[in-house]
Amino acid sequence: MLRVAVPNKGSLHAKAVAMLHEAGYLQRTDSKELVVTDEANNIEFFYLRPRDIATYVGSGKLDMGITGRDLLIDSAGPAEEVLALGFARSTFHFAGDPDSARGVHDLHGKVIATSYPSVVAKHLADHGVDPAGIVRLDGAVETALRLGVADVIADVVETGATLAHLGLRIIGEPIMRSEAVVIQDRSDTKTEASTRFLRRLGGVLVARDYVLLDYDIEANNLEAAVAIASGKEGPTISPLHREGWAAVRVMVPTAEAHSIMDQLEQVGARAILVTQIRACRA
Ligand SMILES: Nc1ncnc2c1ncn2[C@@H]1O[C@H](COP(=O)(O)OP(=O)(O)OP(=O)(O)O)[C@@H](O)[C@H]1O
Ligand SMILES: O=P(O)(O)OC[C@H]1O[C@H](OP(=O)(O)OP(=O)(O)O)[C@H](O)[C@@H]1O
Ligand SMILES: [Mg+2]
Repeated sequence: MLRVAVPNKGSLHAKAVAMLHEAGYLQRTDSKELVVTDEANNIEFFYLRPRDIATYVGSGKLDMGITGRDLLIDSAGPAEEVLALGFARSTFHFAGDPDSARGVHDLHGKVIATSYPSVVAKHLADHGVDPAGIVRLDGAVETALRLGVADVIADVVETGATLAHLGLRIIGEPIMRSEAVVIQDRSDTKTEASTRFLRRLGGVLVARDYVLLDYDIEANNLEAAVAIASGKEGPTISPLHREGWAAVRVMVPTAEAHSIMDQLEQVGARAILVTQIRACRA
C-alpha cells in the first residue's frame, strides 16, 4: 500500500486535500483523524505537520508527501521534488526597516530572524556574508524586528500585505520561490503505485489548467481556426450535418480561453462553447 504524507494545517492543507479529492482519493472528514486508509485505491494518507513531511519521506518511513518546496529545501534531507502542484506559491525574502539594508551584502554582522534557518545560512554563505546570528522562530517572524530580537528577517512573502502593513521593505533579490510539491525519497525507485499517484495528480493539474472548446466553422476557414488553437495533440474535426461545415473540439489553456474565442469568432467560428474538464489523463 502506498503511504503518502498530507499537510495537516496551514496554507498547504485545504488545497492539498482538495487536489487529492479531485484525483479520486478518500480524504479525512474529521480533522482529528491522523491516518486515512483508502482501500479501493490501495493508498494510506498520513496527516502531518508540513515541516515534518520531508523528514518522514526522506527517512523512508513514508513513500511520498505533499509539502512546500521551501520546506523541502530547508530540511536539507534526502527527499526530492517529483511534481510541482501550482498552489501555495510564495517567494522568500530578506526584509527589514527601509533603512536597514539594501542588498544581501549589507547583512554582514546583522542578526536575522527566520523559520528557515538552513536556507538562510546557506544563502548567506554562498554570498560570502557572515551574519552576527540567525534566530530560529516558528512564526510571526516580523514581530522579531519590533521586539528588537533581530535586525532583519527572512520570511515567506505572498501578496506582500504583511510587510506593507508593518512598513517593512524587501531587501535584495528573492532567496527562493516556492509552491506546493510532491516529494519522494531520492533513493526510491519508481513503483507502479507511485507512478499512478503522480499520473492522477498530473491529470488534475491539466484538468484545472485547460478547458474544452467546441465550435462550428466553414471548411474554408478551418485552417485559420486551427492555427489559432491547435490543442495538445491536434484538434478533433468532425463533419457537421450542414454542407461545407465542420465541428471542432480542442483543448485550450483556461487563462487564454476568452481571447482564443475572440480570435476564432473573427475567422468565422460559430456556436463556440467552453466546457470545464473534471478529470483527464493527457
Ligand atoms: N501567506 C502564504 N501564502 C502562500 N504560501 C504560504 C504562505 N505562508 C506560508 N506559505 C507556505 O506554506 C508552507 C509553510 O507551511 P506552514 O504550515 O508553515 O504554513 P502556514 O500557512 O505558514 O501555517 P501557519 O498558520 O502554521 O503559519 C510553505 O511552503 C510556505 O511557502
Ligand atoms: O505576503 P503576505 O500575503 O502577507 O503573506 C506572507 C505572510 O504569510 C505567512 O504568515 P502566516 O499567516 O503563516 O503566519 P506566521 O507568520 O505565524 O507563519 C508568512 O510568514 C508571512 O508573514
Ligand atoms: Mg506561517
